[in-house]
Amino acid sequence: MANIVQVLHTVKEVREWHAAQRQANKTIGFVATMGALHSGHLNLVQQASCESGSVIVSIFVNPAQFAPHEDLDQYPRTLDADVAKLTEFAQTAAGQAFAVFAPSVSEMYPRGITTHRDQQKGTFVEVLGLSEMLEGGTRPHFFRGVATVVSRLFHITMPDKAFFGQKDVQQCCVLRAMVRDLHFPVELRIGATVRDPTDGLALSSRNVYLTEDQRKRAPAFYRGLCKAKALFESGVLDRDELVGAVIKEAATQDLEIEYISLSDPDTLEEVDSVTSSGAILSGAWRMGTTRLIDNMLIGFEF
Ligand SMILES: Nc1ncnc2c1ncn2[C@@H]1O[C@H](COP(=O)(O)OP(=O)(O)OP(=O)(O)O)[C@@H](O)[C@H]1O
Ligand SMILES: CC(C)(CO)[C@@H](O)C(=O)[O-]
Ligand code: BAL
Repeated sequence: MANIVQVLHTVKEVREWHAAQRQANKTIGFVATMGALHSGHLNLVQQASCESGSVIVSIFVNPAQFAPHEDLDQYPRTLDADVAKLTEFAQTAAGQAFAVFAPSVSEMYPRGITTHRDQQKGTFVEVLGLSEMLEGGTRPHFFRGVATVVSRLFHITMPDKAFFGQKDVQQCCVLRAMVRDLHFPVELRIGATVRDPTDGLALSSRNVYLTEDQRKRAPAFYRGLCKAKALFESGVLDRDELVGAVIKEAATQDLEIEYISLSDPDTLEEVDSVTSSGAILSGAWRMGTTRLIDNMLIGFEF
């Protein structure tokens, strides 16, 4: 019999689905997304389905993590195609139940939400100390929005395990701290970054914004990360040399670098050289109005 994906829109429907899974003694794996699903998302769904009896995927473009000048309105919204992709995937999974949680903005934010922080009302979650640097430097609103929506989604879906992608490496660090600080009974699992097999560009829903020329030039950042990793593997630990390798490769395609960082995997503070705990080499660059991010783990794995 074909495996269907139940599409749920309300908290009440998720609670009923959750109770039915528990009744059937299923563990629950959760994948949070903003939709426009690609193989990076499906890889997390695959991991969730290998490790859980039932899988719930949220599809919600979260206004709280966008600033007023960002792309909330343009962000791709493709719910029907997303459900079709998950339904196709569900046919390959044996025995698991799959659900999509696609709430309205008012279901997630009953007191309303605006991207203007000074006008927001309601309950927010902030992970201080890990949210201000790197991505938080350019997007000061961002991790407050992410931590708030993910904590709401955890309360709604009550999963045993939640799966996030290494592509958004700082998000993984922030959410790991949030789970620890707020004692969420959820195990976080991090999936490796899925890349275009031809040129290594990290898959991202925002890649659809790129022109043909920008798409051709974009993989230079990843090539730089690979060169830096090769230098590390040949014994180089120095920040300037590792960061320099990325800058040099990115320059070949005139990428407009916003930041490149070598940071401590726990504190995300900048380091001068890779230590025995390893380091995260990460950065962001702009191509026209599109902003992309990528990273490489140096000397450690999640
Ligand atoms: N290429 C990828 N490899 C692994 N995980 C990914 C990849 N892209 C996204 N994810 C993960 O999927 C989850 C949902 O991400 P999201 O819906 O924001 O997609 P996205 O492609 O990162 O979109 P955006 O372009 O907005 O950054 C996050 O945990 C994210 O880290
Ligand atoms: C975790 C998340 C779904 C929260 O909106 C988002 O930040 C993302 O897609 O990475
Ligand atoms: N994947 C992170 C979501 C965002 O950039 O808004």
